[in-house]
Amino acid sequence: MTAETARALVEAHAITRDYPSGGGIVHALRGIDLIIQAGEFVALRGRSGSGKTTLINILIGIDNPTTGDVFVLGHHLKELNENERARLRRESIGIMFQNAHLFPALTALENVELPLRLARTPGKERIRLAREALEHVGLGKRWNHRGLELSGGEQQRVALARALVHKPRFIVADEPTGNLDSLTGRDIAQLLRDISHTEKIGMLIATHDPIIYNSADRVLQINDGLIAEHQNKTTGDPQQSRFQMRT
Ligand SMILES: Nc1ncnc2c1ncn2[C@@H]1O[C@H](COP(=O)(O)OP(=O)(O)OP(=O)(O)O)[C@@H](O)[C@H]1O
Repeated sequence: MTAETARALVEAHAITRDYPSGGGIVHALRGIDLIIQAGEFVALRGRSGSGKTTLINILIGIDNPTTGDVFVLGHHLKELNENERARLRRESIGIMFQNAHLFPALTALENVELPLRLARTPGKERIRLAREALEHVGLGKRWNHRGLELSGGEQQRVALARALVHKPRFIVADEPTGNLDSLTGRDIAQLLRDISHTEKIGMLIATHDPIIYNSADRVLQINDGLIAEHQNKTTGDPQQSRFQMRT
């Protein structure tokens, strides 16, 4: 796959998403524009039902916008077929959820290796990369523990190692600290932010957790399918979105 043009890591232009529902239509996204650069740690904040998951699914190409365009690493998602999108995710995107979704009977190492198995990476290389990813999240010594033997925070670290193992350029996470106590959540937030900055990975974290949005470079506030406020944490200034809003 060759990228179409040099663009930001992720760009979304005028994204809308309508769902047919009960004989009517739910306007889940109503005109979203956003840009995420390499190495930016961005929080997506909004109440339940505001459109966070819908937006994330569209940015990683597992759902399509009703209207609008998404570019990831220069690829215009509209122009990729399902296989090409799956390949883009396999090669360049990491995904984390609220629950770690580990296979409990597999070791941490085996869980982290899974995406590499799907990508048919040879065995020795898989183990090397999985060990390296576990080291990266501070679990180098626990590689042989099974999913069930790990604490909630450790399981989320394994999930992060799994999201990192193929060296993605963009990571999305949906409430990654949602099931953790506040101290463990703080550790995971710090780790995500550090890795985003040191590895130059763009991260978009949908969250209700103040620990995440207080440590983010930028906070996008989404209300009823629109980005209502765009706070740049480097200046600390809340501002109305400079992006155009559509109704
Ligand atoms: N498959 C679907 N069919 C119909 N409506 C849907 C569907 N998926 C989402 N919606 C609606 O779209 C809106 C946005 O939902 P979304 O799941 O994106 O919100 P969210 O901000 O992620 O919420 P939460 O924080 O609870 O996960 C909601 O009104 C929801 O009911």
